[in-house]
Amino acid sequence: MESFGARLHRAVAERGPLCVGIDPHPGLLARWGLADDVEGLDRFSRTVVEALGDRVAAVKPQSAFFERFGSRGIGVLESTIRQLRNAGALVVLDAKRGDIGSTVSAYASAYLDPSSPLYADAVTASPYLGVGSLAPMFEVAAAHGGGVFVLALTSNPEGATVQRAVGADGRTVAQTVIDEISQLNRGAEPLGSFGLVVGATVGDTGHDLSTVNGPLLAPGLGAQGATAADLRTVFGPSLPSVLPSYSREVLLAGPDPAALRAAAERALADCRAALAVGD
Ligand SMILES: O=c1ccn([C@@H]2O[C@H](COP(=O)(O)O)[C@@H](O)[C@H]2O)c(=O)[nH]1
Repeated sequence: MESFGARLHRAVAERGPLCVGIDPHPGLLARWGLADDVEGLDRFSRTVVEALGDRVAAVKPQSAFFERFGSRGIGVLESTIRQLRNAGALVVLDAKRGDIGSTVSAYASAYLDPSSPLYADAVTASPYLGVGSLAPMFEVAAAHGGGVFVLALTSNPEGATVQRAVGADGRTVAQTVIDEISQLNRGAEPLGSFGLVVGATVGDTGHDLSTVNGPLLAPGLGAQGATAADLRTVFGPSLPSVLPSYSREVLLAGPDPAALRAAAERALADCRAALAVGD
């Protein structure tokens, strides 16, 4: 089975370095002329899939916006994931799960086992019960060609108090996460399957990302204030591994599929320019 890292590397080479989020905020549903209910959620998600599923490298549904409608919302999430995969986009399910290892096993089954209705190509995970507690996710991902993106330096201003806290060994919490994920990806080619989330809003990270050898998912662009040009400051020599991610910035262009495509193309052009190596 081809690894997630290899699949993502190919998708980015073919479609460009861009991930678009599906975040059906109540305000966006209203702006699109849709009701804040399961039917509106379904129409919103189908429109994004139809507009972008066959052209962007990755799509990141935000689980929370589906969960808020209960079991029927989860049903829409299941079909959205299926539709995206059928359209050829890699699906990064943004669920930010984390728990003690025995419970993480269940999350691994839910999101990374191909027999699950919520099976995605990759999932986001929270390391604050210890990176080691996520081992079941890493194992199931490795067994089935999946990926895991672990929070390291998140895009929200509140994250720094936890992530930049310094431990007894002198490393920050974030650097510990970076180092443990680097170990998992050691020797992987062309790219490891275990990524980090590093917000495009964080400025110069002051952290060493050079050893990661895995994808660096960068949310925070657009609505949270970061621009593609900021990626250079944040990632420096690690730019080739960056997967920029936009949600509201692109979604605000809807519901016209052509306008969504144009917004994604603008975002991609900005990211290509920012990520161009040697400029
Ligand atoms: O550090 C993080 C981790 C995840 N996110 C998620 O990404 C999107 C951002 O949406 P925008 O509309 O582009 O602001 C959202 O789903 C967040 O939960 C993040 O922003 N920062």
